Amino acid sequence: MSDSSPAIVVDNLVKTFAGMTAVNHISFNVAQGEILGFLGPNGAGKSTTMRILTGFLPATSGNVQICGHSVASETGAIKRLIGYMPENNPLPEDMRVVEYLYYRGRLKEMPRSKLGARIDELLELCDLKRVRHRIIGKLSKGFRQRVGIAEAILAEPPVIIMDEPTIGLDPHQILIVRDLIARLRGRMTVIISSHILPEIEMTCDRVLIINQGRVVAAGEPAALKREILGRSRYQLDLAGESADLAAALAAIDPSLQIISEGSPDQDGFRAFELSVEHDSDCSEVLLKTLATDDRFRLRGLSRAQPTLEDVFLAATKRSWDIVDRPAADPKS
Ligand SMILES: Nc1ncnc2c1ncn2[C@@H]1O[C@H](COP(=O)(O)OP(=O)(O)OP(=O)(O)O)[C@@H](O)[C@H]1O
Repeated sequence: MSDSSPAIVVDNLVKTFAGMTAVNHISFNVAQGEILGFLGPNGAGKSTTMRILTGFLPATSGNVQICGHSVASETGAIKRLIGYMPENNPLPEDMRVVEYLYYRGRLKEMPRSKLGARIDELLELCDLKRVRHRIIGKLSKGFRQRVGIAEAILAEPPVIIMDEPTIGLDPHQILIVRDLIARLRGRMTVIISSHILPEIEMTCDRVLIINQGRVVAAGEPAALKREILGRSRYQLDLAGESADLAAALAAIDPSLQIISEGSPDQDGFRAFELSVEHDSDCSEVLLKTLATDDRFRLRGLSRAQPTLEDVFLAATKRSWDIVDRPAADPKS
């Protein structure tokens, strides 16, 4: 594998379960050292895709290559290339933390001479020193998640796949896991699935959003916000007619548009959401124009900072709209 070739290549992946398509022609690459966030609503096909990537589940069709090796035909090599932390992170309840890591290290054929030092390093990195001799079944969820992460990175594989590594953790524990993942940046290629979108936004270089087994959006969070949500958004608290507002906005900037409006309160004020197709700040001109126009009464104006959650909701909604849209009328 050359230095610049992707660590992970997923090509036209399909998985069907008894006639139900869980993964529907998914293709994407992950660069070496990149941290990719894998997002999607419940049942979107994230875990199924991750299980195929790690070789746990055979694909119905399509190819996956990890560091130039085929997942389907080179299972021995793949095992050494991937550290996998599955959903729910099943761990042996009756083993002690160090015992378990030692046992997994031996299964991964790590040399005994190096294993002790590597485990010490991981206990430090994953903040597990205090519980090193504790029985895993007696550990809190946060410690168990970190044992799962320590196990996944134990043999320093080039690729790490983590299915919901922060599920069920409190904010403090999430912070520890986030730091841990950030420390892998550039050293390992990481795919993380999560429902905690601020987490993904803070941790990942790029995100891939899937819905109903298909990729519905992919890119860097900032670029996705621009692509899916437009450049900038504004919120107005204003009394006035929508048609008058639309006309006033068009006079300020042809790309300024109303994208949603709420119901009027008892004083006639409504929340309007606006979008504009560029980055320059329109707040001042909006304020001046709307506040001095007799057709409106303005009570509030703010420039909104879209979040990854907004992107996620818009991208998944967009894909549902496409699926739900009736077939085109051949006459139209
Ligand atoms: N072994 C299986 N047999 C039959 N159907 C399955 C199997 N595994 C997954 N599915 C179905 O495939 C679809 C995708 O499931 P998957 O677990 O990959 O979604 P997910 O995006 O990981 O969801 P979640 O966020 O809830 O974990 C779901 O409809 C699920 O019921």
